[in-house]
Amino acid sequence: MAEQETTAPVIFKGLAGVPVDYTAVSKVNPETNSLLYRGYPVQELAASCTFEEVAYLLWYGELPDDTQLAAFEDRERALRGLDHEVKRIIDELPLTAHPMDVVRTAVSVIGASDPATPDDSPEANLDKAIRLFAKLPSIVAYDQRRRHELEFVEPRDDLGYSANFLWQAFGEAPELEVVTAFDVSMILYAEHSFNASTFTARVITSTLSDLYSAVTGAIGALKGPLHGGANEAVMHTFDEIGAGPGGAERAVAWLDEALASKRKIMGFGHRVYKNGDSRVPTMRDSMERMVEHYDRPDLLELYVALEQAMGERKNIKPNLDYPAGPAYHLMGFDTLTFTPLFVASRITGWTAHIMEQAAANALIRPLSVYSGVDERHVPAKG
Ligand SMILES: CC(=O)SCCNC(=O)CCNC(=O)[C@H](O)C(C)(C)COP(=O)(O)OP(=O)(O)OC[C@H]1O[C@@H](n2cnc3c(N)ncnc32)[C@H](O)[C@@H]1OP(=O)(O)O
Ligand SMILES: O=C([O-])CC(=O)C(=O)O
Repeated sequence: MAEQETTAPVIFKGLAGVPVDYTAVSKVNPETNSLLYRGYPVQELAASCTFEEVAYLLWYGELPDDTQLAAFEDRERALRGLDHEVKRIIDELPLTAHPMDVVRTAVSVIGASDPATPDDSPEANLDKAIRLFAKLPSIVAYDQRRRHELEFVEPRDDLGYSANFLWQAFGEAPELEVVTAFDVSMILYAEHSFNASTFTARVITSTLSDLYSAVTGAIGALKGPLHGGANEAVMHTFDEIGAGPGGAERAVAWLDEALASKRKIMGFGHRVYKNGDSRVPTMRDSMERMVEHYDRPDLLELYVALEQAMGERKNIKPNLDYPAGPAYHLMGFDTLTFTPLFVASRITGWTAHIMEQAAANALIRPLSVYSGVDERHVPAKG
């Protein structure tokens, strides 16, 4: 097909509503408001599985049996540490760097130092995926701690993924309730079909580039506030309104003003779900557990007031970032760390898609319709 069409072409701005390929990794169904990972409802996985089991499922296509899980956990635990070189390069970045830039750089450094980077066999790609999965908690925790002038906390191989993540972030043995809520958030964030960052990863993979490059690009796409950056932005909204006495009334006034000035309200709306995000009830439940655990009913009041007002004014429902933001805040993460937490989870989905793309590749290269000036010619000089 020619780049410039003669009949008026149909443009699918933002590729909205356009299926571009098959995937067996997950199914997002807005009609039934459901999300399946490899066929399993995400709510069932969140209720019965650990994040490690879900990661295994996304990569291997089946839940692990006990022997497979034990071997997988051993492999992940052995890879949790950070090389001196990665820490050194992180240390050279300014403390003002956004943590997403730090995470993106750290992944780049790991890729640049891995002799297996050019090997795009399924086995090598799975190795790289597990390596990044194991190291991301160290990277994210290291950066949060360095911004607070705290030392790196070495990983512990006697703890599961989420308990160790919290241990490395805060240097204290985490409470079971917090570990469970955090683990649920990791499971819910893990995978969501052809979202912008996953699609970015697939585009990069489609050129036969390497897995680390695809992940680095995906991190860049996730950073934006219309995508993963929204969990951070939700907390800025809460800070702007201010929890505490009168918070609910302030939320309504804040929303009216924000809508009047045509602001997008972060944590609300979704490209695919138009009637609510399938993951929100499960994440809200975890957030409410954290509200009880840390005794912060004021935060829940603010959450409910803004959600209600947004429903009344615009009939737009929250997405996963809306309950995840305050949940991470209550757990003690600083706001800038929220989107890197999303990276630590989505590394599983991204890499499952990278491997799927590589296994049945076609270069992703859509068409554009030229809308610039008509052909013209450089005037003769002299
Ligand atoms: C994990 C995730 O990545 S989930 C998404 C996280 N992102 C956010 O929370 C950012 C806020 N939300 C948004 O900007 C949007 O809802 C998106 C980008 C997620 C989806 O956008 P799209 O599918 O392109 O929908 P679109 O932007 O066309 O919205 C349709 C209408 O609803 C309005 N709308 C949608 N979301 C919002 C919102 N959060 N605040 C205010 N208005 C909104 C739009 O302004 C538009 O109104 P109009 O028809 O009067 O112009
Ligand atoms: O699917 C999307 O467009 C965004 C999203 O919810 C996700 O990536 O989890």
